[in-house]
Amino acid sequence: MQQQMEFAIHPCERSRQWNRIGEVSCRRQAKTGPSVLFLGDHACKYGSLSQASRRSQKSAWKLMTKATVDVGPLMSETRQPLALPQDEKVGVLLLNLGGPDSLEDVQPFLFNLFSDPDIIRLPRLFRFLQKPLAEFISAARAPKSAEGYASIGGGSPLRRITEEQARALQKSLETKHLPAAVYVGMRYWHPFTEEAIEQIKKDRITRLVVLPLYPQFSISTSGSSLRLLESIFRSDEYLVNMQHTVIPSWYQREGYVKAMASLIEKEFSKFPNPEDVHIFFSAHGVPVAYVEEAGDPYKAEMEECVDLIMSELRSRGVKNVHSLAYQSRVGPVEWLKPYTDVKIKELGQNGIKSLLAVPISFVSEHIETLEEIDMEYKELALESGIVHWGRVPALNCDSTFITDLADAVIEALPYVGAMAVSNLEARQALVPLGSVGELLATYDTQRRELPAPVAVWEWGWTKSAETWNGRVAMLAVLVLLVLEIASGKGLLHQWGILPS
Ligand SMILES: C=CC1=C(C)c2cc3[nH]c(cc4nc(cc5[nH]c(cc1n2)c(C)c5CCC(=O)O)C(CCC(=O)O)=C4C)c(C)c3C=C
Ligand SMILES: [Fe+2]
Repeated sequence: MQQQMEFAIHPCERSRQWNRIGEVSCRRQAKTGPSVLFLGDHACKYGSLSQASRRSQKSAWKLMTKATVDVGPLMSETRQPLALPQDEKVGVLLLNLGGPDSLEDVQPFLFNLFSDPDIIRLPRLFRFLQKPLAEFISAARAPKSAEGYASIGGGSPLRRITEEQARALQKSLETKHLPAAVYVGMRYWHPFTEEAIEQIKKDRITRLVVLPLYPQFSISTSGSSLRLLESIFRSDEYLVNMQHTVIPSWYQREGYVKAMASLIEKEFSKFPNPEDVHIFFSAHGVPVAYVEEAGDPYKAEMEECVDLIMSELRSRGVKNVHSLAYQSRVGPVEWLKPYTDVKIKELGQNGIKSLLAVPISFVSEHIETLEEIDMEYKELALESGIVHWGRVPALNCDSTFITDLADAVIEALPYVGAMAVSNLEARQALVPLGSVGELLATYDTQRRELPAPVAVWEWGWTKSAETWNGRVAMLAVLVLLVLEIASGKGLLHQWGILPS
């Protein structure tokens, strides 16, 4: 039976890693019928899987609204409803990092951050030291961090902005005829992910779209939040049965790319010679080991993201030169290069006079845009010979961006639980397939020990002297810490950091 129907290409077709997940889904679904791509409420049949993936590359970014597909036998086989049943309640969970609301919150916020094994991953033998080490590092870092937060008004604006984004997204979904409740779950500060999940349970949400507010996936950010979610889901009967899907990264979405390009274009007009402006993308860094040893896709996604934004700008006639560097490194290990500070000096030395900084890894203003870029890097740039400095604002509640997030949710929704419904294996899994569990399996499969940013000792060969130095330094710290805990005496006790 040939019939015209409307359907949306699932995000699995929109990028490399979505493709990977999409392919897994296709293969599994293929057990129930030949070469079938499930689009949730709709099903369509392709000639072959490879044809499907070729199509997906060609149709990246394009929302297909009309297509002729053979749906007769498939619809009868799957019996998937075309509209959400009355008793379904849709929720969207926005995941973010969180930040201290006041200066008193800085140390406990840092403690939560450094207690995270996805930020400091200790060798198995030393795992019992995670909390004392977090206590030690957070106490040591708090004064410097607090200075930064003091200079931007005494706390992080992250909670306020993320909650505004949640409200804007909910409104946008409403205008698109999807009544949904949008929740905010922070990883290291209020409102914690656990609090959001409690509310989701109270509200009896039945279908959840999980949307990390990081455009690019990193083990240290989205990965960490998903791991936490996985453990919460596992331990709760309601959540085990609630169907969900995750949008792991969305830097390749047309709306996001266009919104970023427009923000950049708008800033050009503030320079005396817009055509001479060097576009300087500055992304939050991660330790090299995350990428090289654990397979974090962050660097590849970041580079692709910058390419997409630059292609969009080129299509608008912008010919400016650009570069990408990584900021905000913590501790002595090697992080992704070039480092932002080093690159700024280099650009100054090379005679660049106009520089437009573009924060690229985060969609809200936060300490690293407001303090690190606006204050530290600006000062460094001016000292390095750059005369005209500009900075692109974060997207915050930019309407193109929020509308695009709403579209991402709508496109992902039909996929919620689709695998779990039709696949025995999926039904038996604690976390439905194509979701948190599958994502965590895609990246960081073995959860290997990582040389942490605040380096910890790990036996074995590594390429980087920085890593070695860091490890030796941290071995010394660990030994001191163990001695201090064992004896009950030492500097940390004297300073009141560890209770006597
Ligand atoms: C994509 C964004 C981010 C990545 C990747 C990331 C990795 C990462 N961060 C730290 C350590 C710290 N991060 C801190 C603050 C912070 N980090 C991000 C984003 C990413 N982090 C944001 C948005 C913020 C700011 C929140 C706010 O309050 O506004 C901090 C605390 C601030 C400070 O002391 O500098 C630390 C520490 C590591 C170690 C890491 C990768 C392993
Ligand atoms: Fe960070």
